[in-house]
Amino acid sequence: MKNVKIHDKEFELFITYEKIRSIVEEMSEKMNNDFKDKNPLFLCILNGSFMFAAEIFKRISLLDAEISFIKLASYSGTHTTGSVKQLIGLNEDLTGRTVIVLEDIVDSGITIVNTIEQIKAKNPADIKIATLLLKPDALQVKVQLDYIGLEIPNDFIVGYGLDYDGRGRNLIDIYKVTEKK
Ligand SMILES: O=P(O)(O)OC[C@H]1O[C@H](OP(=O)(O)OP(=O)(O)O)[C@H](O)[C@@H]1O
Ligand SMILES: Nc1nc2[nH]cnc2c(=O)[nH]1
Repeated sequence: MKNVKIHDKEFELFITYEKIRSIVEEMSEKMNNDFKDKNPLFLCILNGSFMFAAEIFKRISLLDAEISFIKLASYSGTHTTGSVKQLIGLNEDLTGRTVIVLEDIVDSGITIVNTIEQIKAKNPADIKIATLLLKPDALQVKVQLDYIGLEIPNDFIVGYGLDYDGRGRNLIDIYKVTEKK
């Protein structure tokens, strides 16, 4: 599928699933090496990162790895609201744990910074951040990212878990909005 229409907007093919898969394979292999002899807790930020998190986690060969989920929302339509709502909280005991946060996208950076604050308050041994995508030109805050799949321009995208007002998360590839209104 080269173009899709979601609600009022047209989107064009931007990142193919083949490309995403090769990023995921490389990142998960690196994590398997970096966290050897550890029992890391992977933390998936719902909703957007469910596909990315599943694909990373199924390639993690560490027998003591665990996964958990938190649900945050900061985006409305095609723009950030500037504030982060927590919709499902973090119940795990993180004391002394290595936590690896799995995000689909870091855009303004507001969601990830808020997430890091919440995790830090629970006294983990270490926090690592992995994001499939980063929009460097959109960042509004300073944040250290440990694993970055791909840097992309500041265009609104959908697919592979990412939505436009609830739609488009089931697209296998990633699409970007076309200039045309
Ligand atoms: O860097 P930021 O500007 O904070 O944007 C990144 C966040 O935006 C999206 O989530 P969204 O708020 O749309 O919620 P969703 O995951 O449920 O779609 C995405 O999944 C990231 O979590
Ligand atoms: N769907 C979607 N959600 C986002 N959250 C932050 N940036 C984006 C984006 O480009 N697309």
